[in-house]
Amino acid sequence: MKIFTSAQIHELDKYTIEKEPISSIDLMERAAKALTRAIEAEWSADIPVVVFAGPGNNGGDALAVSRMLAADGYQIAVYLFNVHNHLSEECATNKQRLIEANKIKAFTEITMNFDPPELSKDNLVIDGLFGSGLNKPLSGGFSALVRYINQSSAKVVSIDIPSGLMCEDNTYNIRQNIVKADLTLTLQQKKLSMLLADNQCYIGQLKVLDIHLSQEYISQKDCEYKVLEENDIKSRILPRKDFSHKGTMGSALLIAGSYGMAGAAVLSTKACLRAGVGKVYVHTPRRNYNIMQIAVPEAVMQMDREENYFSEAVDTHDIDALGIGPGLGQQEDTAIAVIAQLRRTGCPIVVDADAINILANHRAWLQQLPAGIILTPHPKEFDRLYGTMSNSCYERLEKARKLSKVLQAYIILKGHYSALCLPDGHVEFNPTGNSGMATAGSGDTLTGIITGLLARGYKSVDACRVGMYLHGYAGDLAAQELGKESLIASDLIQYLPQAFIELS
Ligand SMILES: NC(=O)C1=CN([C@@H]2O[C@H](COP(=O)(O)OP(=O)(O)OC[C@H]3O[C@@H](n4cnc5c(N)ncnc54)[C@H](O)[C@@H]3O)[C@@H](O)[C@H]2O)[C@@H](O)CC1
Ligand SMILES: Nc1ncnc2c1ncn2[C@@H]1O[C@H](COP(=O)(O)OP(=O)(O)O)[C@@H](O)[C@H]1O
Ligand SMILES: [K+]
Repeated sequence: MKIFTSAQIHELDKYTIEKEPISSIDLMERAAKALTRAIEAEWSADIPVVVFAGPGNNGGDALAVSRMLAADGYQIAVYLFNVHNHLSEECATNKQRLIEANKIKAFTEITMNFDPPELSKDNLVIDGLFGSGLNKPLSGGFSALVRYINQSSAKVVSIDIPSGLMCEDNTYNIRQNIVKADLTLTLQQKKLSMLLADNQCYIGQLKVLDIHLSQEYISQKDCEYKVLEENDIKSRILPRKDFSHKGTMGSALLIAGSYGMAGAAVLSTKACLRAGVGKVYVHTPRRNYNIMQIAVPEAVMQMDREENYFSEAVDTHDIDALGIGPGLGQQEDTAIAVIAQLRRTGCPIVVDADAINILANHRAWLQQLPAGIILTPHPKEFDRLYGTMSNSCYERLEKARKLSKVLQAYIILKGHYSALCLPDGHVEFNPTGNSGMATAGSGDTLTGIITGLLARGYKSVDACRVGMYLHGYAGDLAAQELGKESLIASDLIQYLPQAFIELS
């Protein structure tokens, strides 16, 4: 699913109006019907409704919804904010239609002072102040109203987007001046800001309402952001040939683990094997020999000369993909060996965890990374790697996009909706996965899976796409059976076979 920006959404609205064709006011009527249906599905007519409508088309939607709810017997009080004595054409038309319908309990148009109505926990607030047309943080009377709504105990449903929240960049927004919705009914598609962790407190439950905007525009228009869908993945899963043998299914090497962190090596190795690869080699410190042999008998061990940590780069001539980083530690010898390893490895590489931290401590080496390398930082690792903290998830995402372009690397910024940043500037979000996966070792399994897929012969970009989707899918299957609370990283490996079956 493409995630268009607010400017593109505006273009998409215009394109639909012109090409369908449909008048702007009829398109608003269509949106309002979908919104009304969704509200009525959640709340019955005995809940008193207070509607706050703004001067633009978001307000127009709110006024049309008010008329429709009133026709269905809801008790509605409407406040229309027209402080600049200017309403959009569609908003003005809907004001007229609302007044003419003469079904609502009270209608107040605010041009100067506003005396807010009492809001109790039994009220439903419909927030139609501002939508995708917001162009600066809310201030003055609007910010006072937003704070009033937020401190009330009323249920809040936001039309299209919580008022005050920008569709993309909220880095410099004033966060107290954004409506905190219980339910957001967004039109046509999720907005980029809705995919980012730091905006979740405003959105509440999110529903996307299809208002049938032009499919032609949607399929033809290039878009920098998209959310991966099941079909994107299914079509990319490589078949296994009947006559394949372990020599033709690829060899993966994992450089992982140190004294006290053998588990990271175990988890990444098991996940790698479960990704369908022919052979998995593990290079790990001597201390981990017994643990690894017992925990993962399918893997071939290569012991480092050091007892406790990785210290020497190894030959990768016979290897199809390398995964490096889980549980490595950050000894100086390890740092030198990691850099040497990255320089001499000719096959595709996944860099994770401590290997990322090592790069972060030696940022000059970043320039020497081979093009096409895959980096899988979580947000903190990314901030270290980039060298600056980010003030918002949007800012971090933009930095990751920039770094992908500069390094010509694939960067998976991990989290809920992990973002795969491609060297050409596009971003693909992963929709699978759940909060049960917020547990130590989850990332190690992702590294193993992607390394395995690379060795299996997946192109780097597809190994990232399929890897993160499968990883989250396995997490979702595990959560269905076991719940989220007790989920551990080993469960992800356990459910990987089922994830493959369902996606193949
Ligand atoms: N045909 C269409 O364009 C459709 C639009 N729809 C609705 O229209 C909305 C977008 O409507 P608009 O583009 O009119 O924009 P909005 O209704 O979001 O707001 C635009 C108005 O707010 C003002 N404004 C922006 N930031 C402000 C701030 N910080 N403080 C005070 N005023 C501010 C602008 O100058 C403009 O007058 C969508 O979110 C959606 O709800 C839907 O009805 C679907 C169809
Ligand atoms: N709330 C969540 N929703 C979806 N996926 C999640 C969530 N929390 C964590 N994950 C996934 O789990 C993995 C965690 O990785 P990471 O933080 O590196 O863990 P570790 O270093 O402990 O192995 C990532 O792939 C991330 O996308
Ligand atoms: K809104």
